[in-house]
Formats: sequence, structure tokens, C-alpha cells
Amino acid sequence: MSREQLAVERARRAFCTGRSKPLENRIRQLNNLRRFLVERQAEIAEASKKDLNRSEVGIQLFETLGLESEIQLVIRKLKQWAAPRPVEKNLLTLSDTLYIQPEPLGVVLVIGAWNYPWAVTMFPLIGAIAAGNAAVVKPSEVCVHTAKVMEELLPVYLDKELYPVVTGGVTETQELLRQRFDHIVYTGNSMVGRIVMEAAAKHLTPVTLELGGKSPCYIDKHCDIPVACRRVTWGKYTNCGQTCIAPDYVLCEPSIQERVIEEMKKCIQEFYTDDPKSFPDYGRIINERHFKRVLAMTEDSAVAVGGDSDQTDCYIAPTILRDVKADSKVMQEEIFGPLLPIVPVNGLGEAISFINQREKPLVIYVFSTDDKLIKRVIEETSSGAVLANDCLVHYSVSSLPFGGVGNSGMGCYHGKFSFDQLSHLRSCMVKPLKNEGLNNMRYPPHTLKKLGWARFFLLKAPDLGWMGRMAALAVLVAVAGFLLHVTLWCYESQYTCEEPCKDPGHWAVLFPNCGGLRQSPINIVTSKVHVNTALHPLDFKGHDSKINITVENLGHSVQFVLPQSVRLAGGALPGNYRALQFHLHWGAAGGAGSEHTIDGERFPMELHVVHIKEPYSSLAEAEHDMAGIALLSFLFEVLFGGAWGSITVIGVVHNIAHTLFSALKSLQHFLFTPSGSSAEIRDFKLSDIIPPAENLHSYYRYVGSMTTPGCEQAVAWTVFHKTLPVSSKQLVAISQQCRFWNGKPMMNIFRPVQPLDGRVVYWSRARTVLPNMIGACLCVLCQFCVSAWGTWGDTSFV
Ligand SMILES: NC(=O)c1ccc[n+]([C@@H]2O[C@H](COP(=O)([O-])OP(=O)(O)OC[C@H]3O[C@@H](n4cnc5c(N)ncnc54)[C@H](O)[C@@H]3O)[C@@H](O)[C@H]2O)c1
Ligand SMILES: CC(C)=CCC/C(C)=C/CC/C(C)=C/C=O
Repeated sequence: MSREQLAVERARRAFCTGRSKPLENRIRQLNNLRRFLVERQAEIAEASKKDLNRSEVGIQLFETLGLESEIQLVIRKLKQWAAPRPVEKNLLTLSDTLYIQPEPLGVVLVIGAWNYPWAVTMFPLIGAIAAGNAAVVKPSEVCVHTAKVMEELLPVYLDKELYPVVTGGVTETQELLRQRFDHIVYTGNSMVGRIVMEAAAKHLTPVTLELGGKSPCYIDKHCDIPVACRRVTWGKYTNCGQTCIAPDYVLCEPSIQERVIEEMKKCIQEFYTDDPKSFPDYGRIINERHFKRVLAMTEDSAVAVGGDSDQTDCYIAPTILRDVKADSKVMQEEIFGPLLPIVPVNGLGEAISFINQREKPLVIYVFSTDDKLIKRVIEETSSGAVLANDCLVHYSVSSLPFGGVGNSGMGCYHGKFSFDQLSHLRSCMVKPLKNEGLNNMRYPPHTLKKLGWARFFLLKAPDLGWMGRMAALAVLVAVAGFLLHVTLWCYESQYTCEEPCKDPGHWAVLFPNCGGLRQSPINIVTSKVHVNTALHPLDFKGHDSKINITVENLGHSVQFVLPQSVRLAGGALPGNYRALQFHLHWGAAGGAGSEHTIDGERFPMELHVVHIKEPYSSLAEAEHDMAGIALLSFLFEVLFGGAWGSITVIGVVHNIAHTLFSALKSLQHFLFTPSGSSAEIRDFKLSDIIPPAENLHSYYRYVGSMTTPGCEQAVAWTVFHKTLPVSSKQLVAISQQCRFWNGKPMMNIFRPVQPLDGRVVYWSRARTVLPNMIGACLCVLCQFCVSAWGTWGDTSFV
């Protein structure tokens, strides 16, 4: 097995252990890489001096500083970039969960070029680590000393199996290219770019090619010519012109050519003195082959400035060529050396056609004070990037993608672009198993009528705008009803002859669970509850923290979506739970509207806080676990009338009415927006509506179901003895403020109580302690064995 094959195999094995994936590991490796750049600055500088005659300041300015700042950015943003990305929904996906989950690709190969040996290898490596990949780094053999520092010192800082450095030239690179990678990032000339792409094609491996080309620079006669020339001179002669994004040639009107030459000549003297050869910040051509290649390009053009050279030292002076023709040697390929041809053109139009007649460059530079002219260049040409009134510096902006187009390359990197480039952006769609009616238009028999509706929703609906979508949603519901011959569920109060739907008595027709033996809500007969001293107080987490919550009108109820930080444990629940949402059930015009009743008494309103067991990530997952959902129920009592606002109860100010009801008030304006009608409440605290835990020791516990379709029987119910206060005015207002999907006032949104079917309701606290607790517990167990439809592994929560 070759050295290259071994390195790739090891990297893949290391990737398969999964250790490159946890965010904390990615951040640890990135921090190590930053430490390497700082602690080994001396070794890096020494190697750069030997390879490229670059000064210590030069290597930091042009390479390592940018890398440190990139690592800093990635560490700061990684959590955000790696998180699921919610996407827009349309009418047909309103009730689905849609998001993009970035995931690592696998093993990435990074092949670097010699001219900026650190930047071109480490930028992609940072992206690969951030995205959770393994990566094999192959530095250019042309920078022998730099490659050695990388090979010897990088493994001291990084996980050497996940991120090996493989050195070598053409043979070694080709051996690497025979291996299978999940992505290849190559930087170098386009001839080798083709070889890389061909090798990658054998494994269907995607590639990012960072190539070069001739980047033009148009100088408008109406610009500040001295400043433009200073910036172009810097961009051209940095690293002796061996920069992928160096301005390759200048296009300008003949009338300013001499002025441009004069200004640039001054800048060359200012930057590199009269004797650039002995000036430490002026570089050399990398080797004799390139020296000869560059020098030969001057043969058929007139030298305006510079032109001296010394083969023994690979020195070519900063050189300007005047009146260069399109067919001259220097215009046939990327110069990659310190020659600056000036090609006279008659105005911008000619400059644009000159550019457009050639391959798409890595960057187009334009110098002008005229914004319209700059805009025209952007609109009428194509290139990897456009930079107006400066050179090179777009490379240092992490929020801009860096990469070529056409002949100058494909793909891009920097900041989040590297992360995305080296991640698979996975589409995730989780549909509920409910709302089957909406799907009918795609099921056989395929009638023209169904096709008509499908055309309407797929082609017309997106153009309807906000109001149109509101109307369309109502139509959608009606259509679904029509298609399924009345298959939508609703509360009794919603049913009309014009809009027939399945009311609670008929839910089971559509949702078989709703006819099950463990349904909710129930009537709790207090004289029959069993005391269970194992029902300890619940432990609320995150209830005191300020959070932002979203309020959504779902068309038949209103829910308040909670963040993951709100949690629940204790209370003999079989695990830890995290909150998903809370919602309310109410009656009509201030009348009774709770779902649960106590000794036959229905309360005016009921609050449900829905939690799912960890580690489930959605209700759909939790529904398959018989204790997957923990629902807390708070019943309301009317204490005394009051206006919108706070109610004082025994000296405690309860903001429930104020906070929730004002959110509902605002929500009426958000009904039926495409995102499902939502509003936000900022700085909300659950403790504002839920009493402190010490007041909640007394509660009823039973096993039941969700109280809306599909009525999933996976709920551990906790119905608190303590009630919450509400005013009669608020009760009246709430049913008028909120609207059903058909625009009618949302009232009587509660399901009638369901048979107990042999279940037992437990109470956490009794006036007298039962003599035989063990007996009580056994009873609980028996009860589950009888009532459970499957096997229920854990009954400890009752
Ligand atoms: N777009 C960018 O970010 C960027 C950056 C730097 C350089 N460049 C471009 O790179 C070019 C200069 O670099 P270069 O190509 O001289 O660098 P180079 O000679 O260092 O080659 C690049 C890499 O390709 C490998 N290689 C060379 N020949 C090969 C072959 N036959 N088969 C397989 N692998 C091979 C080398 O080992 C090296 O790692 C210029 O065109 C420049 O514009 C582009
Ligand atoms: C020092 C500042 C502000 C910018 C540096 C720009 C620069 C020289 C980038 C070169 C990067 C690069 C990989 C070029 C390719 O050959």
C-alpha cells in the first residue's frame, strides 16, 4: 500500500469513528490550528524566506493574519452555520417541518499551489474542519521548506489521522488522485485543473478548482489617476506579480496612457526604491523555467518602465509595457510575473468587448468615480469577482465568496462559503401523518378536477400575494373537504352545512386513535382518585429565563412555541422532557371551555404545556413512545372582572392575561399568512404564567392522549390542583380576538370528555395516606397491562 493510500485510508477510518463531527471537537482542532500559526510563526517565516524570499512581515500580512482571522470567524459562527436551516413553506407544506441540515461530506483532498502556500492550503482546511470532514493536505512541492514545516509540525497540533499532510510532486499527487475522496479542492494552473477534474470524475467526486487567468483592469479617464495607479502598482508587483488575482493588464484610453505610466513609475520608486533588486520587499520569480517564460513575453512589446533582469537571481524588474496589442505574446496567457501591459482602448464599450472576447477572468478591476460606469462593468461582463477602485483586497473579505467562473475555476471558499462548499446541504421534510385530505389531489384516480386543483396550488397560489394566500388557504381547506367528501377535523362549533367537517364525535373515522381506550380529556372524579406518594413535585427548568416565543394561529387553535431551553423533570416522569409549545382551550363568550372537568365541573379555560421526552426531536417521534409526551394542564377560574392587564391575586401580580392576551390580540392580524400566521413575544418568562413549583405539589396524573387529532396515546397527563386566574372580560375577548381558519370567532375549542375505560387517576397528595402503597403501585401496573395496546416498558411515571 502506498504512503498516499495509507494516509487516505487512515483519514477515512478516523472520519468513520465520528470524531470529526461534534462541534466542540471541530472548534478544538481550529483552536489548535490557530495556536500552530501563532507559536510556529518563526518556523513558518524562515521557510517562506527560503522558498519565496518573503519577509516575516510579508508572510504575516499576506497569509497568516488572514488565516487567524478566518479561524476566529469560524469559531464564532460555527454553531449557527451547522444548525438546521428552516426554509420557506407554501400552502401545501404549511403543516410540514422543512429545513436544511448541513452534514459533513467525508474525506476532503486539498491540493495547494506554491505562490501563497499557506493561504491556499489552510483556508480550505479550515473549511473542511469546520464542516466536520477529515482532510488530506498536499502542499506544493515547489515550496520545499514550507511543505516540510507543514508535514512535520501540523501533526503536532492537529489530529494527525483526520488531517494528514502528504508531501510530494506530480507522482505523489497523481497517486493521491487515484484514491476516492468526497471532495477535492485544487489550487493551481488550469492545465493541472483539468487533470484533477478528470481523476475526480472516476469517483464522481465533486471539485472546487481555484485557477488563474488574465484579470483585466480598466482605468477610466475620469478617476483619480494617481490613487488608481498606486493601488494597481501594489496589486501588480506584490509577490513579484505571482498572485492569482494580480491585475494582469491595464485597459485605458490612449489619452491617459502616458499619465498612467508616469504615475506608476513614481509608485514603483516609492515602494521599491530606484533599485528594486536590492530592496527586501521586492520578490523573485519562483524558478528559472518561469523566469524564461515571463521574460519571453516582453519580446514583441515596447518597455516603458523597468525591463531589467538577472537570470542567476530570477530577478525581473517591475516592468510596464506600453501600446500593447491584443495579439502580442504577453496577451496570450496569464503573465504571473512583474510585467504590466497597457492596452489602449477607445472607451468603456471597447474595453468591455475586449474582456468579453476572452475567457472569464478570476477578477475584473475597474477604477472610476462614476458609479454608472462601475455598474455597467458589473452588468455587462462576467468574472469570479469585480473589485472597483482597489486591487486584491476582496480576498480578505470573509463574507464574499472567493472563486472563479468558467476558465478561472469553479466553486468558492472563505467563511461560510467554505463551510457550505464542504458540507452536504441535506433537505429534510417531515410530514405529519395527519391531514390526509390535502393529499387526495395526487392520489388515483387522477381526475381532471384534481389536476385543476393541483395546477391552481402549484402554479397560481405562489403569485397570489399575502391576501391571496389567505383566501387560498381557506379554499385549500374547502377543496380538501370536497375532495375527500368531508374529511377535515373540526370542533363542534365549527361545523356548518356549507363547510362540513368531522366534529369530535366523528374524529375516529379519519383518525382511528381518537377511538382508542386511553383518550383525553377526562372527567376527574376526586372521590375515586388514588393517592400515589411517588408523585413528587415537578422540577421546572428555564421557567425563570427570559425567552422569545412565537405565537401561531393554526386555524383551530393558537399555540405559543417554546425554545428548547425550557425543560421538565421529576414528578415520577420517566426521563427528562423539553417543552415544545403551550396552548389554550376555551369556551364561548366567557362560558365554560376547559377540556378536563373535575367532578363534572367544566372550568372557563385550560392551559396545556406540551413537552416531549429527550432525546426525541419532534412530536412525531415522541408519539411512538407511550410516555413520549408530558402534558401539563392548568385550569382557570374567574376571580373577578378586570380590563386587559394584570390581575392581583393575594398580592401577587399575575401577568398571564396581559402577556398572553395582548399577544393574541396582535395575532388576529396575522391570520393565514403563508408561514402559518405568527407573531413574536419577546422577553417572555414562563414563570409569569405558571405559579412557582412549591405551589404545584398537588396534581392529578393519568395516562391519556393528545386532545386533538390524531389523538396519539402517548401522553403522561399532569392536571394541577391549583387554578390560574382569569377575568370574565378577558374570557369574552379571547374568543372574539382569535379566528378559526374560516374567519369565524374561535370559540368552544375543547374536546368533550372521554371514557376512562378502566384507567385510574392518581393524586400526588392525599388528606389521609393510604394504608398499602405497594398495593396501589401494583394496581397501577395492572392497569397498564390491561389498558396498554402494546407492551409498555416503563410505567414508573404513575
Ligand atoms: N484561484 C486561486 O485561488 C489561485 C491561488 C494561487 C494560484 N492560482 C493559480 O495557480 C497557478 C500557479 O500555480 P501552479 O500551477 O504553478 O502551482 P504548482 O506548480 O504548485 O501546482 C499546483 C499543485 O498541483 C500539483 N501538480 C502539478 N502538476 C501536476 C500534475 N501533472 N498532476 C497532478 N498534480 C500536479 C502540484 O503538486 C501542486 O500541489 C496560476 O495560474 C495561478 O493563477 C490560483
Ligand atoms: C494584505 C491585504 C489587505 C490583502 C491580501 C491580498 C492578497 C495578496 C491575497 C492573495 C491571496 C491569494 C491566495 C492569491 C492567489 O494567488
